[in-house]
Amino acid sequence: IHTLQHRYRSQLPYTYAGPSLIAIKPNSAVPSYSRKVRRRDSMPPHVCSVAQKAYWNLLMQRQDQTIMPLGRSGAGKTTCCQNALEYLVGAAGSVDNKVSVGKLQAMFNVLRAFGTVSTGHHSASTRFSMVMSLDFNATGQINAAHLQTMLLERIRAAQQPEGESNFHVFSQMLAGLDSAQRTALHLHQMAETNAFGIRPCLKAEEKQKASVAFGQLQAAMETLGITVSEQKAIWRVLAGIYHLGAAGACKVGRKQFMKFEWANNAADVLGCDFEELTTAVFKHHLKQILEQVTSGASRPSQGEDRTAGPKMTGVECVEGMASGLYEELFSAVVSLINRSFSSTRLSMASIMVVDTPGFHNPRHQKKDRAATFEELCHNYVHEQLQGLFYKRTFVSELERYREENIEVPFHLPELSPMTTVAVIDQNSTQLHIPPSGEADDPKGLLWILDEEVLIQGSSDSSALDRLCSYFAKKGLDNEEQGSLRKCEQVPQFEIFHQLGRDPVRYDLTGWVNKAKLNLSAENAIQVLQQSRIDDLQKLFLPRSKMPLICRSMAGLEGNSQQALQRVGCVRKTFTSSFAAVKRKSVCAQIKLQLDALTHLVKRSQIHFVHCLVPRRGADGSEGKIPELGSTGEEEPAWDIPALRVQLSGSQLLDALRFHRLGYADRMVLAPFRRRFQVLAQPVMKKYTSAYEMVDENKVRETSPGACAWLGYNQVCMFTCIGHSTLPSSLVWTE
Ligand SMILES: Nc1ncnc2c1ncn2[C@@H]1O[C@H](COP(=O)(O)OP(=O)(O)OP(=O)(O)O)[C@@H](O)[C@H]1O
Repeated sequence: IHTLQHRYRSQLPYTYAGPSLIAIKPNSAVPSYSRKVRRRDSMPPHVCSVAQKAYWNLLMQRQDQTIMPLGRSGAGKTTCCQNALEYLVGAAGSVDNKVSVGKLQAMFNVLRAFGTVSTGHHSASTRFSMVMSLDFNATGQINAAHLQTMLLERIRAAQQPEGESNFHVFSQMLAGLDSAQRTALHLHQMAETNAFGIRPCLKAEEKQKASVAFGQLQAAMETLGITVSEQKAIWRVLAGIYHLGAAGACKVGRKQFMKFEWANNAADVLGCDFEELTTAVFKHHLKQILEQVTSGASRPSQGEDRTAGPKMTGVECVEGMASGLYEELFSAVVSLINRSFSSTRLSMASIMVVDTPGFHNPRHQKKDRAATFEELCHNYVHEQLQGLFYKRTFVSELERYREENIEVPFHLPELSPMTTVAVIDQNSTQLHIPPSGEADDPKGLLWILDEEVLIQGSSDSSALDRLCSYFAKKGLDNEEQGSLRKCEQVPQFEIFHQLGRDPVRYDLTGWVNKAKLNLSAENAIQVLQQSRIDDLQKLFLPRSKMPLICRSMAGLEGNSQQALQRVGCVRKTFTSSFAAVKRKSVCAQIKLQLDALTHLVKRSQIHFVHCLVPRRGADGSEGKIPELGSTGEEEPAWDIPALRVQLSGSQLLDALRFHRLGYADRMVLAPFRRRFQVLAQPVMKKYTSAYEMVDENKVRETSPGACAWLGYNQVCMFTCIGHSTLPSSLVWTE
């Protein structure tokens, strides 16, 4: 540790004062970083200080670290991730400039185009989860980076709630393509209507903005080494989706396209025949029959037969193809990003930065609509990660104190986010004692939907009745209220998210259908891989090596040992017995993707960052912090009730209390002895006084954690290793 400290002091993050640090809006109390050398814990609270701490821990403990922002949609999680990553890259530097701040910015540009949408209150709301890993070598420099994405809201390519947009890349492409490319992609003339809501910008100002954004996207792709032919292939798939939206599907009668000429365009840009496309979109049963005949199976087993239940409509078929194409495209883009960051060098440990869609509640935007299935999935991810915070911050810590026989006057908070998680994903096997009088074991919403898919004649309301019978408490007593409430409007219900502080109303209409495997989406990869257009084939053929079961995950390629380990971790999740049984279940796929995310970060030390929305604007300006003094007032107009809800929902105050009562910083004995043996008695004898022996400032600078257990007041407990003879000036408080 000493060697590392001395050797790399010059490279430690506190010397960094790059321009990226001021990327956060200046009114958010961004600390000013001077070029003078700073100590490890010297930064004011800020995401860069979290990144600095993670980097220090990585160097000192050689353990993987994770930075995980949590919070509502629009609270600043993505910004936080980008700042942390840029800070780390700027501070640690990278071997052969494989990972640079410029490349990171390019990556965020690309991800923003392909993975964000605009909602009423936020112009770039993230619709996928990602783990971005930086792999560090033994000298503390970055060898490579690796991006893994999951839980993409793929249906967004075909459906959006009112007032929200499709992925930004569509409007950017329509505004920014030059006329030659436009003609090649049959985009010189726009369709009157588009079932997927993909429309060119109408206002000149918006068009100009989208066109500039497209130019920036192309430049970012270039920075990441994405070639012109690869870019062309990407525009082809996007154009294909646009044409499918323009073609639409007949709502009655035979399942077929509504407008053949647009469907023809789609087939042309995707490099297949019209008939091939029609078969892939509507006639998947033919493929199934063929598969059954060739495999010799007479009937699919009950668990496998996912064609039972509600039949797919023509519209669902076309939407499925569009979402399948978009998911494949997104994965291909992630692979191209990884190609730019990858390296075969051996790494010591990694820092992972996790970004997920925030907590969604239409009420935050003053909208009257109920939340959608996709929003439920995002909220499920958020609650699960909040549960991880609960486990790491309270459960594991208390366990540790108990093991060490350390008394801390703190009790585990009664409310846990896992109660809400159970409403969504509780499996019957998770229950210890089945409640008496119940016909069957309580199951979470995902498993209820999964079962309803297999039942002929099932409906959304029967799914809701089952859910309420398990989780909604009967009786009028408010204290007895469960985690769920059935609303008067059928089929709507409310889940008490954020420990009951932030209830979200959901509308279950069409959810059983959403839980059904969309066979058109499954066929999308074949359309792309069998394309007659070489560029398209080249882009998507590498995906054929990927096991079908983990297709929903992107970034499953890797050259270095660390990357392969991460890929292995994901594959392991998807090869569990549960995954094998639920191979074709949409709901199981959601759970598996989230499991993969949590498994990736499980072994690391997690640094949670709680992002709070400080203000709720009735004018839709939520999340934007007014400049100090801009409103003529001294203080910004904080929304105190909203902040209270966020603080109590995130259990931040409990965590803070526990932090004060407990021992926040600690070291195990072996490194402690190594680090402080200079203070041991034999060494002391050489000096006339302990003052001569230790330069206090030096100890403070190099060893801020100079004791086995540091409490809130950071009082050194030297007595625990027998150094009670040291002068009191060494027992410092901060
Ligand atoms: N610290 C900050 N101070 C002021 N504004 C900020 C800060 N962090 C982010 N913002 C702004 O807030 C908006 C939302 O930021 P961001 O996209 O990072 O939110 P998010 O939590 O990732 O949202 P979502 O979960 O919907 O993706 C952006 O316009 C961003 O510029």
